[in-house]
Order: sequence, then structure tokens, then C-alpha cells
Amino acid sequence: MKRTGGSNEAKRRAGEAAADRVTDGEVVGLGTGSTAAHAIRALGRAVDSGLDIRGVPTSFQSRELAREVGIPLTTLDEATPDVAIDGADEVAGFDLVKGGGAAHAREKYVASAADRLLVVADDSKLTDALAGPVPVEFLPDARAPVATAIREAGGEPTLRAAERKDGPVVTDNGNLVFDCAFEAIDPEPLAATLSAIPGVVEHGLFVGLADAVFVGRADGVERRAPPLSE
Ligand SMILES: O=C(CO)[C@H](O)[C@H](O)COP(=O)(O)O
Repeated sequence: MKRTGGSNEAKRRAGEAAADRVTDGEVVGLGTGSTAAHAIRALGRAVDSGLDIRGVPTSFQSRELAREVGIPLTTLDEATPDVAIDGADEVAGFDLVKGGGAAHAREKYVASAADRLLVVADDSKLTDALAGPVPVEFLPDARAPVATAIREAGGEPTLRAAERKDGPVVTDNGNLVFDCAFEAIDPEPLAATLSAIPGVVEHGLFVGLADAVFVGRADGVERRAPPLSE
């Protein structure tokens, strides 16, 4: 579920600090959401000033914004991202819950293909332990067996409803999303369990993918990196 508590200023600081790490000639995975949008706008300004990059969007939203701000686009068929910049709904250490915008499938394979993932988040996203709910994108025909398997794994799935449209959220890939509540989340085994359910396209647990987290606050931005990424 999307957390909307953070200030826009804190999101802007995080997004701009991560965009500042992108260098000439790089291919950049362009994440989805309001914090990633700040990074995309900052990259657009840098392109105006002569930075030579190409972007790989992770959603309809990020593609539209990238086009609007003048970032040349490419695809994973043409190029491998050097870096991906993306937001998160929860950040515990370097583990994430993503998918508040239902874009987590593309976000995950773009981030996984990239050499490094820079996470951008305001400080309201920080938590000691991931609590969920965990978004799970699934093939529409598989709704009943996927729900059963999630319950067997200890979760309670709720079909994500659309706003300003009757019925469910339909992802950019034409699929549906369950938001799954769990009593407690052990990220690595739960990620493996969810990935193994037939009909699941992708879940929003990002484990072992983040190379740095840029935490935006009202008065500045902090870069956190695991010891090996320093
Ligand atoms: O995972 C995502 C979209 O699927 C977003 O990155 C996540 O929901 C954070 O969004 P925001 O920066 O607007 O808080």
C-alpha cells in the first residue's frame, strides 16, 4: 500500500541527490512514483545542460515524464542499465517493499538488470522491519489459486481496487494486484515463497538489490550504503 506521509521537499532532496550520481554515457533505469519523478526531472535538466544519457522507463508514468523532460529513451533489448533510480514504500536496511504504484514487476527486472540500484525515499519510509502489505502482481485467470497459495503462506490477500474507476487496478502489463498482509515478514524466505506461486508475475519484496539508499529529510539528504558498496 502506498505510503504518502513524506514531505515533497524530502522526496525532492532524495531524488536529486541520486540523479547527481549519474554520469555521462550511462543508461539509467527510471523508477516510478513521486520520489523517482524528482530524479527524472533532475536528469531532464542535466540532459538540457549536455549530459548524454538514455533512460529505460519502468512504467507508463515514468515514460511519459521522461519524454516530457527530454530524456532519450531506450529498452532492455537495446541496452543494459548502468544504474536504476527508484523509490520505495518501505525501507528496512537495504530491503524494500515496493509496488505502491503497481509498477514493481518492471521496476524489479530493470533494477536487477542494472549494475546498481539507487533507492530514493523520504525518511517516513524507513522502518526497523518490513511490515507490508506486500503487493503481488498476478495473471487475472490465476486469481483464486494465487489467493489460496498466499493464504497457505500465512498472508491475507486483498484485491487492489482502482480509484476513479469501478473494479480492480489493472497494471501496465494487464494484470491484477493483491496487497498481502502478513503477521511478520522474513524478507528472503517470503520472497522465495511468493516467487514460486504459479500465476504470480512479481511481488514487491526487493531483497539484496539496493546498492545505496538516499534518505531525504526536511533539512538534507543522507546516503546509506552497505559496507561493500562504499
Ligand atoms: O514502488 C513504487 C511504484 O510501484 C514506488 O516507487 C513506491 O510506491 C514509492 O512511491 P513514492 O515515491 O510516490 O512514495
